[in-house]
Amino acid sequence: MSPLSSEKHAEKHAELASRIIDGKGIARALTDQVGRDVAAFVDDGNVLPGLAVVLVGNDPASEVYVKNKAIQTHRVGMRSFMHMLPQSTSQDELLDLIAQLNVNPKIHGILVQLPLPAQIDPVVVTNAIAPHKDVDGLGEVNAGRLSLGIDGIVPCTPLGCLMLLKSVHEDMTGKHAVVIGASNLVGKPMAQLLLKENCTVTVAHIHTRNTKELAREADILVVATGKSGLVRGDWIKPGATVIDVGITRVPAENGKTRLVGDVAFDEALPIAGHITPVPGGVGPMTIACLLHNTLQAAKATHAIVGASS
Ligand SMILES: NC(=O)C1=CN([C@@H]2O[C@H](COP(=O)(O)OP(=O)(O)OC[C@H]3O[C@@H](n4cnc5c(N)ncnc54)[C@H](OP(=O)(O)O)[C@@H]3O)[C@@H](O)[C@H]2O)C=CC1
Ligand SMILES: Nc1nc(=O)c2c([nH]1)NC[C@@H]1CN(c3ccc(C(=O)N[C@@H](CCC(=O)O)C(=O)O)cc3)C=[N+]21
Repeated sequence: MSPLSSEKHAEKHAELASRIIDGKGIARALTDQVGRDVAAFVDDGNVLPGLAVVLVGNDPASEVYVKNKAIQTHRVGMRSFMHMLPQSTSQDELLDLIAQLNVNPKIHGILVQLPLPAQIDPVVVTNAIAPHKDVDGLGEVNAGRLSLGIDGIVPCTPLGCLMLLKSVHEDMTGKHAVVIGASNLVGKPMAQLLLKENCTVTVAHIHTRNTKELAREADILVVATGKSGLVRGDWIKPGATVIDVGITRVPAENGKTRLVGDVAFDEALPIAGHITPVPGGVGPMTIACLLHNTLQAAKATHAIVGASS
């Protein structure tokens, strides 16, 4: 290769790298801010914010989440209460635990990891969490508030995706946003947030017939299906912003495993204007937003206690 072409090569490489949205860095900045806010809250004489996480059985993506969440919770100086229940847990047993957590004054946030085993209805369980402790924002009160545009607790992953989008778009008004995946955890609340940003929103799901064609129309493409590599390079409109929520653990060459997203990253990078990587994109933002929501929940509880005493 001539010196000139290697220079061009380096330039092209730098240009491609600049398209990658640094979720890890943005999450670190938010986490540091939450850490300072926790310290100030405690300095004011308040209790340490506490977060309870409930994991039933073992789901690989949930295990990644639990591990990283425990590290970050500690970093911001919050208390973390972990409840690991066997795969065979009944719905009533889980509801009993939630009832205890709802009245425990040391706990300000409750998160039940999804997916749950088949014998447990996730809607019944998420609705059993007291709305002011529902830091995942999945119960009918917070989900309803989001759809009505009323302040409430916003689900962590879509909130994190929105922050990443705001890091590259000052204004999303009039943009066509396509969300692939329609779960209560990610796709639906994501669509609500994009609507609130004045986007024209299309939601594609398993029954959608022309998902690829819809994706190609997207200025903003958010993918949350759990199908690794679903979105190929030719699904992306040149210059689009791509947010990859999917987390799948796959075997790696060295006999270990690695995490991949729902987007074929190497194909998408040269076409997208901006794109989140996996790992280092949405995942760290989810955790930062969870800590943010837990602190907000602790502050709200304190305000209620303060007002009535
Ligand atoms: N990075 C992070 O912080 C987070 C990552 N995740 C990851 O994101 C992914 C999605 O999570 P979650 O929303 O909970 O998953 P769900 O399985 O609950 O939902 C997936 C959605 O995608 C739809 N879908 C599945 N396959 C296709 C397809 N081929 N084309 C179009 N739509 C499809 C499903 O439709 P239907 O239900 O009709 O089958 C469903 O609406 C997972 O990999 C999960 O691990 C989740 C939360 C946070
Ligand atoms: N009620 C509920 N709420 C959730 O938000 C929820 C859930 N259930 N169930 C499981 C999924 C998955 N999820 C992840 C969050 C962070 C990382 C994360 O930290 N990812 C790092 C991984 C780094 C690494 O360990 O290599 C990254 O992407 O960079 C992963 C996955 C939240 N989820």
